[in-house]
Amino acid sequence: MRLQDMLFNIEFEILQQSHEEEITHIAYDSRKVVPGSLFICISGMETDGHQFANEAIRKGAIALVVEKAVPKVQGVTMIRVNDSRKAMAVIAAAFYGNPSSELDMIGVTGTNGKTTVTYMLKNIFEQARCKTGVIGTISNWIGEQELESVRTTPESPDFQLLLKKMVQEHVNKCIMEVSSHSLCLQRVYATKFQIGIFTNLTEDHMDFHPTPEHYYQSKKKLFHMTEKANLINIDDSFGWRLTEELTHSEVPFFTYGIERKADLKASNIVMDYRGVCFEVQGMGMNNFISLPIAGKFSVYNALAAIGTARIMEVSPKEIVDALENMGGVPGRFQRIKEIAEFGIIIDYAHTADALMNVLESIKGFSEKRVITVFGCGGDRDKSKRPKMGEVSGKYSDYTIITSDNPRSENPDEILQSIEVGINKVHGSYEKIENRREAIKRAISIAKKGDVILIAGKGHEKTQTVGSKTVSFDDYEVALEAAREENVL
Ligand SMILES: CC(=O)N[C@H]1[C@@H](OP(=O)(O)OP(=O)(O)OC[C@H]2O[C@@H](n3ccc(=O)[nH]c3=O)[C@H](O)[C@@H]2O)O[C@H](CO)[C@@H](O)[C@@H]1O[C@H](C)C(=O)N[C@@H](C)C(=O)N[C@H](CCC(=O)O)C(=O)O
Ligand SMILES: Nc1ncnc2c1ncn2[C@@H]1O[C@H](COP(=O)(O)OP(=O)(O)OP(=O)(O)O)[C@@H](O)[C@H]1O
Ligand SMILES: N[C@H](CCC[C@H](N)C(=O)O)C(=O)O
Ligand SMILES: [Mg+2]
Repeated sequence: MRLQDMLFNIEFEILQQSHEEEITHIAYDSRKVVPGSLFICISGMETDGHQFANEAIRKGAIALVVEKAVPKVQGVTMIRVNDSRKAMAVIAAAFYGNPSSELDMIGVTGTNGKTTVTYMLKNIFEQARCKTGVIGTISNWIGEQELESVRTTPESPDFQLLLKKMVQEHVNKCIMEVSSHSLCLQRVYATKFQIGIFTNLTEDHMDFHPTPEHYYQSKKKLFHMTEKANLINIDDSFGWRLTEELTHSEVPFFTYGIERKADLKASNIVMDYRGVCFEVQGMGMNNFISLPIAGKFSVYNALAAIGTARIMEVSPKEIVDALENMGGVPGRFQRIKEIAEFGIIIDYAHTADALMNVLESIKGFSEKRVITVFGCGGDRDKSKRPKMGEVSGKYSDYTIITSDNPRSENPDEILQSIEVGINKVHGSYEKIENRREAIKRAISIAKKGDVILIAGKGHEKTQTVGSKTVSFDDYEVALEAAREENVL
């Protein structure tokens, strides 16, 4: 395919043209260039992709997309565009045959709940005998085939290639998490969505977004990319605002909630540590559901999944059957069932709001103390550290502050900023930087009837300290510690 023919609706200027026109691969990273590649130069936040153009050419790139002319390169086509990332998304969609137009694309955005909603929808659509694809934080799925996920929402060439594979494998519904980074960095530009889901918006990623408003505006983009309908959590204040701003949109929206008037509403909620039961009404539903995933927030996630399935005309019976029989989502309110003496829950809460929701739910059923073990990731939003400390100090009886993925940061400094929050509310705590030791300590002090929450890493199988990534799985580490303490 000729490069010029892939640049639909993109203004461009041909700076130089070579006779070699058959692009066989798209690369945005010089380290991944193979002969026949188009290399797209991205001006990033860490480095400038234009610097790697020569390396890419040495490796066999035959064309460049640039935002500024790269001097002294010969024998390759060079095309200038205003925004390389946008052009890359358009090129990738064209190169892989616009796969999104052959799939029912469902995009889920929001601070918390995206992964859970996609897993619920996977179960529902499979119950309705649709071949399903999933793109998100834990793994990508093409039907039964599980593929490794590097990012919640992949960069556009990786994303479009994945969609093409789904089309080839006769997938019919693609359910994907659409992160705010991806909307901001044009990873899903040039993609057609049927349905957009808004779960909620609380504070996160303030290292990337200059303001909460910028975070909201990034998420909002998804709701202008949909063709069939949008589905919005009306109990969330940003969700409420979104409904007001979409009033005149050509694409209809539906609302869900527990507190406010909504198209799809849950009531009579009863919870324990095994799950949550509720009644659901609206959008053709009038059912009682017993969901084997605990927490009030799970009701919101279920409503998002139910509303989407109804828009896609799945029957209420299939929806109820799928939700009632689903296994949990890895690392999301996951109980270690092997331990009977006290409760241990592994959860991916890595924002103050998520931690508060999980702890509130645990408080609702725990008989005795709640002991929380958590830390915060390095090279990520620093402002959430004291806030998470405050929440843990307030809602737990005892906290063990530890490391999450410190990455390039000094672990002790991360722990100290969490401590500031706990001290603000006079919470009881200790600090144990080593996560394995922290989990062991929690298990050694737990008594009958207590609940230990191990938060922040959920399904993750590794821990990154400095530049080293080692195997680490909260679930396995907790089991090992329980064995040592003779409580297994
Ligand atoms: C903040 C963010 O998303 N940054 C992403 C972004 O980085 P960037 O724009 O700063 O790029 P850069 O590192 O400066 O590099 C510029 C260009 O030079 C290229 N390069 C660089 C080095 C080299 O030797 N050769 C080369 O060609 C790079 O491939 C890139 O094209 O583009 C890079 C290339 O795709 C990504 O690797 C990088 O993801 C970083 C590593 C990341 O951690 N992202 C996370 C925060 C993220 O995206 N998270 C979201 C949401 C998570 C959630 O809450 O669920 C996600 O969707 O996963
Ligand atoms: N609807 C919800 N409202 C508030 N908190 C939630 C909700 N659903 C899940 N959580 C909390 O957020 C954590 C992450 O959930 P999930 O992985 O489904 O969200 P996500 O949006 O995919 O997160 P990420 O942005 O990290 O991919 C859960 O472990 C739980 O603590
Ligand atoms: N998707 C989130 C996950 C955070 C999980 C936490 N364990 C961490 O490593 O910070 C992020 O990249 O910000
Ligand atoms: Mg996720």
